[in-house]
Amino acid sequence: MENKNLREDIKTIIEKVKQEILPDNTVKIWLKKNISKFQDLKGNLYVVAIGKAAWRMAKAANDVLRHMISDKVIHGVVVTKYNHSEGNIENFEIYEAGHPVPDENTLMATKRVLELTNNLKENDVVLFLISGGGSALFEMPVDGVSLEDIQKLTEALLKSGANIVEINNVRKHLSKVKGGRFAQHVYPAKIVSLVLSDVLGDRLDSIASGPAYPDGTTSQQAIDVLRKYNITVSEKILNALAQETPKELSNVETFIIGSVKVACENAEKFASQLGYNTFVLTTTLDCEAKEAGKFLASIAKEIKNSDRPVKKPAAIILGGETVVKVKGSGRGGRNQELALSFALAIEGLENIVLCSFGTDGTDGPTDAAGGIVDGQTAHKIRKAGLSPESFLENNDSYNALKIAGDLLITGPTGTNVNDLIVLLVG
Ligand SMILES: Nc1ncnc2c1ncn2[C@@H]1O[C@H](COP(=O)(O)OP(=O)(O)O)[C@@H](O)[C@H]1O
Ligand SMILES: O=C(O)[C@@H](CO)OP(=O)(O)O
Ligand SMILES: [Mg+2]
Repeated sequence: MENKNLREDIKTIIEKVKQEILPDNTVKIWLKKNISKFQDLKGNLYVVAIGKAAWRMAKAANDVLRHMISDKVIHGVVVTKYNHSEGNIENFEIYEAGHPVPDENTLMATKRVLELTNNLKENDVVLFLISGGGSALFEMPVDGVSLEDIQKLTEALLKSGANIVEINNVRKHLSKVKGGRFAQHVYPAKIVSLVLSDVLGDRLDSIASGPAYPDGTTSQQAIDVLRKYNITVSEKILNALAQETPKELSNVETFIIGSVKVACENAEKFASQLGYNTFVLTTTLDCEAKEAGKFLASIAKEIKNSDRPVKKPAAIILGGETVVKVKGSGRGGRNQELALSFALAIEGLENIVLCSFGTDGTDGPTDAAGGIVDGQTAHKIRKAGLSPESFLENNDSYNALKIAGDLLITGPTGTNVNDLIVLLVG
């Protein structure tokens, strides 16, 4: 099959998956099934939605709750990333704030959530809608630690090559709302969490840094993360890190309503409908982005030459979250970097196309969601008189793919279930 057809197919698959993984339906289905939790409520109902999918989760929840428990008063707050709100939601205050590094608006919105959920009674319930991005969007540093401290440390951790479990381990120990501390704040009220997972293995204490989940990590482990990645911090941060997070919580109930596995299963379904032999290679890809790109190129060649491990036309599907040790001064993200590295390793080969897609619609600090590349990608960059290798070296995958015309641009998608990679070999 020609590159052109493979490209069309990959775009179709990604577009269809994007629709399927919106949280709207899953939130509605869950609430309708579990409405008894809220119908018999003697106290008040508060809805708090944090993360990149917060707006859509809150909208879906409000649509159901307004009809099914119209006798109850609902107060709600949404805290989402800039440009991720899609308008007003009745009964809700909506805030936008900084991501992946928190800012003043993060603190302002979080303060508002803490005020609204202060002094709750045993009969009150907080419906907590959690999605990835929550760590940056929902934050109140512990006493003695400033916003600037958190910003600097977050920046260092994000560039270090540490994975999200490690990063959030540190964040949790410096926060008044992470690592189960938000659940302590609303106690004795109950907190029912619906979680859209963007962390590999669906670790509930890591997704958005687990504000309402017992923390499975320790202060010592947080300090070890800083050592492992050679990040030095002040004495006051070390002191704050030494305060343990709660390891048990009696007022929480938690339910996962979506994850990258669902994205992979949908990609498999849609690829299969288009006539591809499908193979989900992993839903927990977590190595360096560059390495993943190279490895996938070797798989593409194996299929092209020997029809192994799947016969052509083949669709190989992966889900996960790679990491990037950012050493250069360029712009990019882990999906774009994986795609560029793959493109270099299959340069000149026909009938191979790969798409690496950050399902939230923004890959790294760029306006691209990822890249769609083939054997011509590196060639197009060379034709412009530039070196694709140098772009990769400088972590400048965004500009490399831009020159090749191979960026995937979707805008914020309203969901966030980590990264999806689809490789087609025709
Ligand atoms: N120039 C770059 N090239 C590749 N990756 C980068 C670059 N700059 C930042 N990153 C990566 O982008 C990540 C943050 O991107 P983002 O898409 O917001 O992550 P997430 O969707 O998980 O929140 C950081 O972990 C960092 O490793
Ligand atoms: O908020 C967070 O801690 C992470 C994981 O849930 O999300 P993101 O990588 O999108 O910032
Ligand atoms: Mg992430």
